[in-house]
Amino acid sequence: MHEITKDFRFDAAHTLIREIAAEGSRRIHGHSYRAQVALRGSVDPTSGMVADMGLVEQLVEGARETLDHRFLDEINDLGPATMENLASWIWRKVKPECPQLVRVTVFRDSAGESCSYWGE
Ligand SMILES: Nc1nc2c(c(=O)[nH]1)N=C([C@H](O)[C@H](O)COP(=O)(O)OP(=O)(O)OP(=O)(O)O)CN2
Ligand SMILES: [Zn+2]
Repeated sequence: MHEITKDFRFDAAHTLIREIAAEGSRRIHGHSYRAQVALRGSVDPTSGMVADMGLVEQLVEGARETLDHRFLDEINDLGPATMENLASWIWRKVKPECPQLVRVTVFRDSAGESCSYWGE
């Protein structure tokens, strides 16, 4: 069993209702995000690959396009735009086309933060 990963980046704005730093979080502000999808599987003896990275890139492009340079509060099926909800949202977009998906991680590198989702 091998695991391969692919990162993609997006910049987006949001608001957040929270107890700590409440006022600043409620105002529209932005973050640079990095997301990583991980696929597990056996290596195909002919291709030498778990899955072609070109295919993985195509699979995540739709999600990236929907998130990049957007106001995340306007994405109906996201909920509060936390890293947690972004990770499960990306999962829901990619998993149907990619059964080998085992994890989605969303990073906010500038803050040293991340959240991983492995499905339910
Ligand atoms: N469990 C989570 N906690 C928090 C999340 C989250 O996604 N999951 N997100 C936030 C906010 O996005 C908030 O805006 C972060 O604010 P703060 O911690 O004050 O950090 P900065 O705005 O300074 O972050 P920079 O990325 O460095 O601008 C809070 N909690
Ligand atoms: Zn924020």
